[in-house]
Order: sequence, then structure tokens, then C-alpha cells
Amino acid sequence: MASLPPHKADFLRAAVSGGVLKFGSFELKSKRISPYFFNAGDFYRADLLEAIATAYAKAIAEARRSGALPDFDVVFGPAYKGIPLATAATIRLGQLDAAAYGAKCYSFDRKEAKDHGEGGNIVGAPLKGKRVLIVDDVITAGTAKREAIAKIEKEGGVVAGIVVALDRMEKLPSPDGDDSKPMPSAIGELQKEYGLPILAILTLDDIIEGMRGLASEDDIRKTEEYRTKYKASD
Ligand SMILES: O=P(O)(O)OC[C@H]1O[C@H](OP(=O)(O)OP(=O)(O)O)[C@H](O)[C@@H]1O
Ligand SMILES: O=C(O)c1cc(=O)[nH]c(=O)[nH]1
Repeated sequence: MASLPPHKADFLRAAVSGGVLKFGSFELKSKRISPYFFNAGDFYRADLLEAIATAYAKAIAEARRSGALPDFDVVFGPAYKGIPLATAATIRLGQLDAAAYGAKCYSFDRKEAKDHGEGGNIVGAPLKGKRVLIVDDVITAGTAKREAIAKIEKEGGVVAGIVVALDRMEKLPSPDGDDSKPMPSAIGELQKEYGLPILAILTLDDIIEGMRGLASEDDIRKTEEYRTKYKASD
């Protein structure tokens, strides 16, 4: 991982040591078959959860300092894997800088609306009139982030930006389902369409670079082939 900047190398090291980054054959939400998979649900041990929470919190604080992210009120984690990530990132932000982040809130959605008790779709801070930062695991085709934006807007919130652990650097799905057609990048189109800043702690390029000599040559070759197959036209 010598060629990666220290914050990326530390995060990739935590992902590898926790078995979060895997090589094999995996079907994605987009139905693409990938030779690698980043399962953020495997950051379940206290030290690993702290590592990912720290990585998000530092990325957010740095982007606030540089002006790459606007201010926000609520950190929103899309169900399911976004839930512990957003919650842990909120705690870590408050620990890093209580004056700036101690009053930030967390919130997440239910995949199915609750019809009793408090009811509704949202758990945690109400979103109405709030600036909402989405914190989630991975962007592949961008579908999950579009769904999250629609839910937040329906609740009356305004999305301020998106932070993910991994940008897989893939193209949008073609409307006719033919994935061999050139298409623009999922992340670029989200940025353009919604005018949102999107930050990623790691990209697929970082994984390929950082895993050279650590993953098998065969796994790296298959991952490079996958990168070429789903490479965006922009
Ligand atoms: O960019 P996309 O093509 O939408 O795919 C990426 C998303 O898909 C998965 O979430 P999923 O909706 O499967 O929910 P989960 O958090 O319950 O695993 C994954 O956790 C990412 O958030
Ligand atoms: O696209 C997905 O569904 C996906 C990719 C990935 O690397 N990790 C994940 O949890 N989901």
C-alpha cells in the first residue's frame, strides 16, 4: 500500500484485516457480477467500526475545512448498511470537534414503513427543513443514492452532499439494459443531476493500486478487467 496516501492506506488496511474487501464472484444490486466486493457490514468489531467511523469523520471534517462540503445538520445513513456507518460517523465527528459537530444529529430510514407506535419511515432526527449529509458504504450504479435522495426530499430535507467509503468508478446502467454500451459515470451523473458534492474515501483505482502484491495476481487481473468493462465514458 506504499503508493497510497496514509489515510487511504490505513483505511484499506482496516478493510483487509476485517475481511471487508473480498475477491471471488459476487452479484451486485445492479445485477453486475463483480470479482471483488466491499462488505461494509463486516466492520462489526469495535476497533474496525472505530476505524471506518474515523475515516468518514476525518474526510468530512477535511472537506468542510476546504469548502468541498457545505454545512449540514443531519447525517443520514440509508438502510441497512448505512445505518451503523452514519451513526458511528456522527459520534466520531462530535469527538473530533465538539464545537463544530457536537450538535449534529443522525437519522436513517426503514426499508418498510412502520404502521404502529411512532410509525413512519424515518428513525432519528426529523429531516424537515434540515440540511442532510448522506453517509453510505458504496456507490456502484447510483440507484441506492437516488432512492435515499428521494426519501430525504419527501421528508422535507435538503441533501447537502454524499460521502461513501468506496466509489467503484462504474458507469450508469444503460436504459435498455445493455451494459456493453458507453455510459457516463454513476457518480458524475449524480453530481450533475443534483448539483451535489460527492466524496469517496477509496476508489476502485486505489484498491487495485493498494492491493498489488497483497491480493493474488489472478484477482488483480480479474478486477482490472472488470474496471475496463464497466468504465465510464466521461
Ligand atoms: O450504487 P448502487 O448500484 O445502488 O449499489 C450500491 C448500494 O447497494 C447496496 O445497498 P442495498 O440497497 O443492497 O442495501 P443494504 O445496505 O441493505 O445492503 C450497497 O450497500 C450500496 O449502498
Ligand atoms: O453494488 C453493490 O451492490 C455493492 C458493491 C459492493 O462492493 N459492496 C456492496 O455492499 N454492494
